Amino acid sequence: MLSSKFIHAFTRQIYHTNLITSATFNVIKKHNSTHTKNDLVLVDVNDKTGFSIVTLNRPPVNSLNLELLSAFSSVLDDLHKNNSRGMILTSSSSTVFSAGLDINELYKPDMDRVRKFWTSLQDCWIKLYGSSFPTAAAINGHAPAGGCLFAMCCEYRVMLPKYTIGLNETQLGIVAPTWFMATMKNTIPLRQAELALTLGKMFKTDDALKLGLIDEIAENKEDAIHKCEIFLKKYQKIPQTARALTKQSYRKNDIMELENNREADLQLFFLAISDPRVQSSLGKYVAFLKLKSRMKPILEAVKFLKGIFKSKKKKN
Ligand SMILES: CC/C=C\CC/C=C/CC(=O)SCCNC(=O)CCNC(=O)[C@H](O)C(C)(C)COP(=O)(O)OP(=O)(O)OC[C@H]1O[C@@H](n2cnc3c(N)ncnc32)[C@H](O)[C@@H]1OP(=O)(O)O
Repeated sequence: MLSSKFIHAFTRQIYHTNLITSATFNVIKKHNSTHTKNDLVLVDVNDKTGFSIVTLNRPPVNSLNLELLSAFSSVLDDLHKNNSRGMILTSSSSTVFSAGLDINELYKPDMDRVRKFWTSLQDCWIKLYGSSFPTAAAINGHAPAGGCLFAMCCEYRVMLPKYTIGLNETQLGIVAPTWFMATMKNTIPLRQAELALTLGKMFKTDDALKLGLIDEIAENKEDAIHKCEIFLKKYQKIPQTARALTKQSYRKNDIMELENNREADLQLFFLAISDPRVQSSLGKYVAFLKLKSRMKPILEAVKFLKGIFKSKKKKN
């Protein structure tokens, strides 16, 4: 049975897809420009296609903190209100799509802030996974954990070579929430999802394609966006309401599960971050990331010297 909340959402959806006139959309087209949400999320509406390119813009790695999530949530609201023709999600970084949740929000958290943080993450997932407009991800860099989640929420994924994607939570000693798992189950075969989740496996681009975790590989960001546009254009001939309601029916059980249990989900999250073992794992992970970052110049120098050594050996 559908909850009254969900039936409401569906009715609202029919209202939006049917009754918001093309005039509303033209207003956006006319003022076509790059909008910003505190610069953390950039929105660029393409005049010709009506598609919005939404760029996560929190250097260096687009880790999802409260401010970024709030800005993204508000962008999703705007796209919905403006009856967007389609959204392409990407990143301003040249190597990272999103590093997932900002570990600093989870490690020794301020309880008031972390409540807002988790609620914002829930909001973003509900709005993105259940969006009335079609969505595609141009994954132009690594997409661990929350980065993979947002990419999987989209209906189509195009990724650049030699990066990694996956839900790696178990490797950090934490459990991905059931709605993260549901999103993966909706993307790749069940058995593969179970293995990927329990192993916390990160897939290289080629393997992600074989698995169906992504749909295409692109040469560069521009090509990825172009491929996403080709995907979104396929929907231009499909009546909007039929498309939107089909997508939402397909995903409704997962969405209702969280909608109906948001507070319980929040309490579970509180329980997890209050566990000293989880805090200890997170503390070690923060230290590891910082060390790795500091070691980078040394590792790059070693790589460089190895290259010189190899080419000299070849000449001899
Ligand atoms: C208890 C909780 C219960 C339930 C929640 C469960 C849900 C969790 C979902 C998540 O999303 S958890 C987050 C998981 N994310 C990761 O494991 C990714 C970690 N990061 C990386 O693997 C790499 O940074 C990268 C592959 C994304 C990029 O590599 P690279 O380009 O080489 O950058 P650096 O590693 O040098 O990092 C630069 C800079 O950014 C900091 N940083 C990286 N990731 C995060 C992050 N997720 N949160 C906060 N900060 C992050 C890193 O420490 C460096 O900072 P410096 O100040 O040291 O330079």
